[in-house]
Amino acid sequence: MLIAVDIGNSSINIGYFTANGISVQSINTHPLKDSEEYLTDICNFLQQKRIEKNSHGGIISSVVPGHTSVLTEALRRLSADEGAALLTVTHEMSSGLKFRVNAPEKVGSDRLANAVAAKEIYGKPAAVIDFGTATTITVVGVDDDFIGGAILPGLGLMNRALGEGTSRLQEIILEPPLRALGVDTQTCIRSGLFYGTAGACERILMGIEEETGVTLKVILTGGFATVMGRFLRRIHEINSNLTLEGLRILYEKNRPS
Ligand SMILES: Nc1ncnc2c1ncn2[C@@H]1O[C@H](COP(=O)(O)OP(=O)(O)O)[C@@H](O)[C@H]1O
Ligand SMILES: CC(C)(COP(=O)(O)O)[C@@H](O)C(=O)NCCC(=O)O
Ligand SMILES: [K+]
Repeated sequence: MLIAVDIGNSSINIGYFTANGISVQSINTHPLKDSEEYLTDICNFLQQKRIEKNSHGGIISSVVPGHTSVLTEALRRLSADEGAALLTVTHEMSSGLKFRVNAPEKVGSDRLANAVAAKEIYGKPAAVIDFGTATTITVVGVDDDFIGGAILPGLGLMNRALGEGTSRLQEIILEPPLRALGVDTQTCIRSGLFYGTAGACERILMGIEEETGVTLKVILTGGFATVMGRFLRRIHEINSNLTLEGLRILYEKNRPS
């Protein structure tokens, strides 16, 4: 078994890769728990899903530095007797990608995992749109290169910003709008968030394709991938486990032999 942990700003997603496929456990990122509590969460999930706690490796991606050591400790305790490899994603590990960006060390490890999975599973050139806390676009070019992308506020952050930054607007329930034409404050905000995010992504992809002269395969992931797929006027694939799949591939490329 392989345990892959993706620590994002909203959720910690833990993928358990077994002979029977992948099971995914999701835990809120906040509030931070201690390693004992995460270990209990993990053991409870394994028991509930009847997954055997047999020999396993682990790999962790984190874009929340304050959470990294606690989860690393939880995995280490889970595999104490195994001596199994426990890897942390960095830009320096083997990924099969060459970085063509200004500061590879600053790229979020979730975006690196997304790029690796896109290339290996769907082929290049490709763009991943990750609809999470932030909406990120990550592009793999024709030469197996990580060439960059775009970052914008995610749907939840936009919603919160409108509520906090204005006197009269309140956060809405994040349900998709039925029409682009809003007819009251709530439906106007819904339109802005969902159609606006879809349109922004389409426009960014168009710009990148013009600049690079390639046509990108588009893969959607993140908590809002399925709902956003209905708004995006672009042929795409949806893979909600893309980041975890990328971690699995990174583990295979970097496991000690
Ligand atoms: N399975 C799901 N179905 C619908 N919405 C989801 C699901 N999982 C997460 N979300 C929503 O998407 C948001 C972003 O989640 P996620 O992609 O896990 O973000 P991050 O990777 O930044 O932690 C969450 O705050 C939640 O509101
Ligand atoms: C852009 C992000 C905040 C996205 O995080 P998420 O929405 O998945 O929680 C994260 O990938 C990050 O902190 N990246 C560092 C900057 C970069 O990737 O260029
Ligand atoms: K920040």
